[in-house]
Amino acid sequence: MTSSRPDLSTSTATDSARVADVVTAMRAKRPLVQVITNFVSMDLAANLLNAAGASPAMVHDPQEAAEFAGLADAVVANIGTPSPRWADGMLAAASTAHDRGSCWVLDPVAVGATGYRHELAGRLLEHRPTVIRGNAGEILALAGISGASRGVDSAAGVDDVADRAAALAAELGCVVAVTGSSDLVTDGTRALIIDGGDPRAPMITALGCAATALVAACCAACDDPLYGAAGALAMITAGIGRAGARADGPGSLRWRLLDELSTLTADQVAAVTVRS
Ligand SMILES: Nc1ncnc2c1ncn2[C@@H]1O[C@H](COP(=O)(O)OP(=O)(O)O)[C@@H](O)[C@H]1O
Ligand SMILES: Cc1ncsc1CCOP(=O)(O)O
Ligand SMILES: [Mg+2]
Repeated sequence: MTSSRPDLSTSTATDSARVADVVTAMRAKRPLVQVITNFVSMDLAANLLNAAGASPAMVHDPQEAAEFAGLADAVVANIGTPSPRWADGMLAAASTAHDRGSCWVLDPVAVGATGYRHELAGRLLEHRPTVIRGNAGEILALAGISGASRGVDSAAGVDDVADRAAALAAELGCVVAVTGSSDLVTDGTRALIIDGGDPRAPMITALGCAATALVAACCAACDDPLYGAAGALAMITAGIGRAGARADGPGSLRWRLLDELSTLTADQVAAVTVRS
């Protein structure tokens, strides 16, 4: 695998404006997102998509997953609580999304933890995701570097993974979105970094999974998945920054985030620092 670190030195108003435009487009489209996700994250992912302006549907069984993917504007495959039947549903939906040219997003939760997750992620990657969204430990695990996670949590930072994320994106022909105290989105040649948010964000269980679902929604409304993914992550950064100003802890941060997302303006998203 080659290592190609993108140049992240400049900051432009154009990037912020493009990211804000993604949010406007997503709300205008109100994309139908098929979210095949883990049991922990279903409630937050559905509520976060609704608050942000998308339409979630949790449809996972292999009896109907491919058929539904034929209707959906985007698909999420999240391996957080995998089992053979759910895996079959994810594979079928990802295959359909790929074949019809719609966006699908992989969340490789704790991919380095067990052989089963590793093998399932490998089978899903054969269906060529549009975006992979994970924390730094998960992206390192996909790049073949073990030991950077503790269960579903990352033991590495986004700075530790920039080179590997770009190389992985180039190798797989997709966008890689790495979240953490800053978020990095890269397609191997271009990169955007989003700064801000609230340091208590990791205390909201399944916020990363919900972010993945919003990435799918925004990519469904945007021709360029680099900006689609950045739009979703900037939306969460703006929402959680505003929520955090009044939250007392992770409980109120969570519900305040949903409230903020439902009223967030494009200008508030454009105010998020986006570096390229
Ligand atoms: N230390 C932090 N400061 C601010 N925001 C954070 C921090 N850590 C994570 N986030 C935000 O929380 C969301 C979930 O990211 P992350 O915790 O990395 O995912 P995961 O839950 O999959 O491990 C992202 O929007 C990310 O920007
Ligand atoms: C705690 C937990 N266990 C299995 S999946 C899951 C949720 C992980 O969510 P996130 O990756 O967004 O922290
Ligand atoms: Mg996660």
